[in-house]
Amino acid sequence: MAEERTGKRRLAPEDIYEIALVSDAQISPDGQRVAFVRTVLDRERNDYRSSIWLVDVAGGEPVRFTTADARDSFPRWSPRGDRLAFLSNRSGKDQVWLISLGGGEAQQLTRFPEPVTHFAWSPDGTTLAVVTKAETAEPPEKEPEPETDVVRITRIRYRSDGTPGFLDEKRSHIWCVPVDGGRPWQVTSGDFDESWPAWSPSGHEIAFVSNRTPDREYNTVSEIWAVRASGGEPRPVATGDAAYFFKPVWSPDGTVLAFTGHREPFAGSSRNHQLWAVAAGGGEPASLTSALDRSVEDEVLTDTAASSKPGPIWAPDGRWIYTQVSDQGNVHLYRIPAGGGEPQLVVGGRRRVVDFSLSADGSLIACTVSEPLNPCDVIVCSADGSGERRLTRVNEEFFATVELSEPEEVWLPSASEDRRPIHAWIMKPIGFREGVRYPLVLEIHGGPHAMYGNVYFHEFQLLAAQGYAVLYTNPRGSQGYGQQFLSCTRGAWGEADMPDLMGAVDAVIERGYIDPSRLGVTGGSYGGFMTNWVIGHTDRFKAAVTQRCVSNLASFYGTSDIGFHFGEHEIGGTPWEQPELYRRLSPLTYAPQMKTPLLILHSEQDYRCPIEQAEQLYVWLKKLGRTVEFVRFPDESHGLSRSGKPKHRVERLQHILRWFAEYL
Ligand SMILES: CSCC[C@H](NC=O)C(=O)N[C@@H](CC(C)C)C(=O)N[C@@H](Cc1ccccc1)C(=O)O
Repeated sequence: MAEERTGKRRLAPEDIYEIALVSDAQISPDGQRVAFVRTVLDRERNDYRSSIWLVDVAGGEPVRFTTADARDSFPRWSPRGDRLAFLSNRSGKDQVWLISLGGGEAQQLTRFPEPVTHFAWSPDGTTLAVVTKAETAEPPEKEPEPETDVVRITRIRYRSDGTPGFLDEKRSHIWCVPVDGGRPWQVTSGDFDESWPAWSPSGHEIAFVSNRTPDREYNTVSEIWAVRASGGEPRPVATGDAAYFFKPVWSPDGTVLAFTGHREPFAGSSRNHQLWAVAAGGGEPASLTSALDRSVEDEVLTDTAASSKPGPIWAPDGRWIYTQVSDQGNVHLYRIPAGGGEPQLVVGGRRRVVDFSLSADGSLIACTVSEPLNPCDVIVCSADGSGERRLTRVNEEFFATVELSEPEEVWLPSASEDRRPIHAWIMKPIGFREGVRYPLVLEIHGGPHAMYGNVYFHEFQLLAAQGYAVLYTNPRGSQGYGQQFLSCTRGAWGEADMPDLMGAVDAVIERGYIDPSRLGVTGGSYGGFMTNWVIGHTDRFKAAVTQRCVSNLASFYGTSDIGFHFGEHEIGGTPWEQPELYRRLSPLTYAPQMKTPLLILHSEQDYRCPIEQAEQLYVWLKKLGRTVEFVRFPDESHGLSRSGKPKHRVERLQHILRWFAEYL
């Protein structure tokens, strides 16, 4: 028994309650301390709690800095480093709160009637630029009673996965809020949604992201604009129908704006995001990373992380721009020469740099990192990556008590004609013994343009703890291997990537410790599409679990929050232009061939892959007399496995284990 050999127990679904998540490591301007967010799952309340913590860069125990029983997030240092602003839901909705480093209670700064979603300090520390949908700065004395609960829909985009679900007519705008008293003022207005405010170094202007094209309801354009901080008409910086730009940041001398993105809005995540620079006055943006052939966004998937919103950061001398780069299952920190030239790796290794920040003089960097056997910790290093030190050991005690399986990173030949090597990870079951043959679960990621990688994945560890070998791969269509690889699945969902998956399965079987008659398969979203696709095209799998899946591309087009543009680009036309293609690429078409016992897991409020996708598959297979079961999660969205109610997350994991225990 593994337990006897190691003195450690096996991981269990409920262990998600034992794992604390740290994120958003923000180093103080003087480089002395790091503020970060610590998130825990609250079993009693079936909810999440998060607080701001501080740790000295010189070392020592981290201390809890905000103490409310709430969700505190997004800590940002004032330019002088004497206080922190952060978001908190203590008053009901997320608002900005301020806390002095000298001591004392946090004070509520904003009281908008709608949540604040993002903010940025002005360079002089007097004002915050705040993003909210609020139309006034103060809540009404009494919330008006809605006249009806009937929803009238006139726009093509009328719902969005997650909170709030159905979209209202309100728009996200930028407000300025004086930090030490005074009335907030609205900076932008109109029928546009603004985000990501970035102050110019002089404090006179705010750059932001918006779609101000006339056809914005139907396109996916994302432009960079700038507006005077006092308000007025915004001016275009990097705009137009070919703009898919995000996360603007000013050079220290205010002459250049850098941002991320690409020039093919409908292609969305199927194109590498590059780092761009444009004259702050506007003009033609130039890519600084076109030769890199990688995305400068974090494209890695996991079920164990708290979200943070890192964007590029300029070094204070203006020579470099720091950015994440997704590369072959890792997310690294690079610095890109602002004037063009070779990107330099700063924080590398088999891991994901989840977020990062720089001290005011640019000499120190703080990052949150995630590794295969450690979900998250805060590290600090010098500007070139040297002298790295770990400042937290958040889950060290817990992981000392459970046995984990170390993923083996391998390249396995595809079963396609080109036999292309596919990047993959194999986890041996806990308690592995030579000479024994084990069941194997193939995990398929979503996107399709995301990637698995060198991060902790609770679901995978749990399967290994239950005695399964686990195989996860980055087949064609995945991020991290260059644009050509990324584009392979366009108009070829399932057809292009299934041979990669099957080649990897065969290569693992050849290692001799897998029982080929006990293969399982699972995946979520596009991974659910692929699970359906695979069992419609082979009977080699003995059990399958399809999660938040797509089964019918034609109905996905009209029901998903992104169906009308994502589906159209990915498939290559509309259902009425390409009915045969939609039929050919829909897993439901192959339902009569599906024989594998299938568990369907789906959230009822999933607006990304609406539950009708699961319902169709369930009824077709039931009518065909197949072994199929349907588990519905009420009040959950597409993000159930990562951000759902903790109890539902545990139940989801239990259902997966139950199904494989019964049929595999
Ligand atoms: C708003 S455009 C991005 C769409 C995104 N694709 C990324 O490549 C996406 O939502 N893909 C879905 C499948 C699609 C609805 C058919 C998907 O597979 N999602 C995955 C991966 C993912 C996770 C978190 C954020 C983005 C993608 C999933 O939910 O696990």
